[in-house]
Amino acid sequence: MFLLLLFLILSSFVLVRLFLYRTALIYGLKKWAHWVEDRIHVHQYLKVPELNDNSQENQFYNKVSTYLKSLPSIEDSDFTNLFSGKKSSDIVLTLDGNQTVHDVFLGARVSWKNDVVERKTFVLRIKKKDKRRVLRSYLQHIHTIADDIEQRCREVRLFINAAQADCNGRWRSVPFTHPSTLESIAMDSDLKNKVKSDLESFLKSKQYYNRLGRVWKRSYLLYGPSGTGKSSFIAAMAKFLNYDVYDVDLSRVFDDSDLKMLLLQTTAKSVIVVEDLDRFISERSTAVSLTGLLNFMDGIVNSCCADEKLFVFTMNNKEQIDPVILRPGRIDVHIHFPLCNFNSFKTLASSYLGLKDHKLFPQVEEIFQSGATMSPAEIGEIMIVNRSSPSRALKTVITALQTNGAAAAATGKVGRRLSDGSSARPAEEESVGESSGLLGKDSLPAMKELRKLYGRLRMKSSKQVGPSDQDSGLIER
Ligand SMILES: Nc1ncnc2c1ncn2[C@@H]1O[C@H](COP(=O)(O)OP(=O)(O)OP(=O)(O)O)[C@@H](O)[C@H]1O
Ligand SMILES: [Mg+2]
Repeated sequence: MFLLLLFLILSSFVLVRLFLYRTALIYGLKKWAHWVEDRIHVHQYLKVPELNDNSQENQFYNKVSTYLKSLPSIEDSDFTNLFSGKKSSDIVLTLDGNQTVHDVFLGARVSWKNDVVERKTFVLRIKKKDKRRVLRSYLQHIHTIADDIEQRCREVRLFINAAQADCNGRWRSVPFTHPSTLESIAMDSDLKNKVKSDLESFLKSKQYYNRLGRVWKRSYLLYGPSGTGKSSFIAAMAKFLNYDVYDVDLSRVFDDSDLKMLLLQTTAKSVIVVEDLDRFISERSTAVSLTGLLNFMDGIVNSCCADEKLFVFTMNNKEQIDPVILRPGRIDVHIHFPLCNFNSFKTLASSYLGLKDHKLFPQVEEIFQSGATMSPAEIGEIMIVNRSSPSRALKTVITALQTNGAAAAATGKVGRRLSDGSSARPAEEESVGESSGLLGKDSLPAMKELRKLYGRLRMKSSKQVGPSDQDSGLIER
């Protein structure tokens, strides 16, 4: 028995040795084959120095550096440097001095050497026979990949138009750190997916827009009552695209030409935001004329400034808006942000309270079915305040919904559901949520009272009802 055990240990030891030897052998053979291949072919060398003849930074050197860091084959290089990345958990591999990394493009095997002997230079070695065939598209490929990586890693900034210009122009900027993501917004999942794929296809449409002779831009209108997530959604879109945000405050725009100048000073890959456009129009609280606004949305200036832009306008109500503002081209996609229905309530309960289900859910559903509703902001606030007790949070939501329904009935405004699929509601109906006192001044004492009451409430769960309708509020024009 002992001998058998000894034999097994020894034979596994020999096998491991043999395996290691074999892999080293294979590695050696591969290296030798490459060496032979290199001797057979004529190569050409292209240098990418870090600095140009005037000692200025060579942008292409940085692009090559970014590109090489992304190659999986960098791990096979004999010596690589390990650096921590932007996030503390990230580790970035870079090529050590005089080390080589291999790459394959359209079947052509090339290599890059990090030459540090005289001055920092990347040296590309390519077979002469491949050069004519792939070099141009390979360099283009490096550009595209490096731009893509830089775009994903860059810090997104929020720009706000200042009242006065300084050496940086009219825009002031801060890092954009809004925590909202598309996942954290409670909205119909079909609608969310539609918006996501619309944004993704916009990103890939450069050639398409060029071919059509159109400016590469897309305009969204987000409309719906206050506190339904429009501003949060803009932040989520900007994060999804990794675009800067230019938040145009129309009250700080002096005239139409000032608005044009602001637009000209924006950069590509950005979201240009105009919030509460309906308010500015109805209150006439901006110096910008209708013509100035139309030109801003779809004028000649748009074609002069950097493209790849998203325009996002928000409104509480679009019914009173001049149709010329909303025509296709000025607004491409209309997204409705309704007050809560039972589905969005469940999303909020899941993210704010960690609740997937609860015995009070049927009762909440029934109240929503009866027509009562509130904004996600209001429901979210109740959930945050009561997050230590999910039952208490749900009871408070139920009471708030019931009070809201009663208030609507008392004022003759029957509770309604913005969550119905019918987006063609009359304008007056659109404003019921606001005037029902839900977020108005009158509602605040009532809400405070409700929050005090939360512990004492005991609501009986009632009969189960069918799933509520969903809003498919995306209209593409
Ligand atoms: N659909 C939603 N999903 C998740 N959270 C939401 C949603 N709607 C609103 N909230 C929360 O409510 C708060 C207010 O939302 P937000 O400012 O985005 O609303 P809004 O529609 O822009 O309102 P207003 O029209 O008054 O500007 C935010 O903190 C946000 O997290
Ligand atoms: Mg807002």
